Amino acid sequence: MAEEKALLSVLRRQARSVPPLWLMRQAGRYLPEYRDVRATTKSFLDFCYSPQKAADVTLQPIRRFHFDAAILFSDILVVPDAMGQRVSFESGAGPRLEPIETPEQAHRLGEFKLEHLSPVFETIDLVKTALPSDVAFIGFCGAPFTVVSYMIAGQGTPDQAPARLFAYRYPDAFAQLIDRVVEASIDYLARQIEAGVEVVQIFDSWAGVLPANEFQRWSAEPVRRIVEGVKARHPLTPVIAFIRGADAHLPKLTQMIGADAYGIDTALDAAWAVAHTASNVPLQGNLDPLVLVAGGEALDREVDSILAAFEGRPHIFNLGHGIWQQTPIENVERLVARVRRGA
Ligand SMILES: Cc1c2[nH]c(c1CCC(=O)O)Cc1[nH]c(c(CCC(=O)O)c1C)Cc1[nH]c(c(CCC(=O)O)c1C)Cc1[nH]c(c(C)c1CCC(=O)O)C2
Repeated sequence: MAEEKALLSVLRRQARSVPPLWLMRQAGRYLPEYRDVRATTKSFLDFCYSPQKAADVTLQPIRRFHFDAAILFSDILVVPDAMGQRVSFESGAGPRLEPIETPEQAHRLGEFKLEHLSPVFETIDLVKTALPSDVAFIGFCGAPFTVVSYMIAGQGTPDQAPARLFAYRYPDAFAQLIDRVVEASIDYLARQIEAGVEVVQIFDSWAGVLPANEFQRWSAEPVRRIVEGVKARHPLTPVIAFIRGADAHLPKLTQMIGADAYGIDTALDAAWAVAHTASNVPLQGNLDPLVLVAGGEALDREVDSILAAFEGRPHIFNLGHGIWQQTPIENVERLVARVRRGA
């Protein structure tokens, strides 16, 4: 029988002497081959909805670095796009949506149309047949708070103030938006699993802006509901929850969310995370993306310190947030060699 994929064995709570390795946003503009394919389509979402191209860029970092997992090339904002809140990306300026400023506008949002995302499921089909047998395939969605934050502001903001204000002013309308994204995300992830992904990750990139009381209600609880909904349909598919800014909430999250692994961000002290969570709970992270830009001895030192902090623990080596566009390829090569030095 073929050996189990390294990522999947860690998600079943096995510690490995060499942790499986992949990088958040591993398909992207730091790769010249990505820029080449990307240049063939003007609109970023059209690019995400082009199965051949999306499958190709999903596989690029696997070909180059032989990471232990491929992550589907898409974006978290396809969910509002499939609700009829059309999304565009302006080059250098990030996402643009028609903002939601009042409860009336929130109520006017359309139904979530899963069929709008059929190119994504086609991409999954193409990738799964081309993937090397030891590489796991990860699907994903954004967490409700993060997705709703973009839906309300209509763009990126430094602190998600528009969404937080909306939540204080109109808690019922905000809760309804969150609920709609919870339901859509369950359907979306279940369908990704049916199309062929083996693991799903939920990205709550903006949870860290919430005060403690709000954090539980708008980040942790909606993520818990997605995990519950996905597990009800696909009990054997592992789920990774990446709640950026979880900070001191992490121990509690690992007890209530029901995910199989938890991503930890750059700010969290790895040794603290290890000490404050049950020893068999897999953790993923948490190299500073900026030290990967810097490279050299600083990179070696940080890699070694993370490996040491997680030794003996089920651990997935990753960044604490997405890779930077300025990252030199040779630094990624150096990282891979260092993590796998014993292999
Ligand atoms: C908040 C968020 C978004 N998208 C995502 C998040 C959560 C994770 C995080 O916090 O980074 C998640 C995401 N976005 C993308 C992936 C692809 C898979 C991967 O390689 O990890 C994933 C997992 C591709 C992308 N999504 C985007 C790009 C760059 C656009 C391009 O190549 O033209 C890529 C490769 C665009 C995007 N998409 C989003 C923003 C704010 C931007 C603009 C910022 C930027 O330009 O880097 C929303």
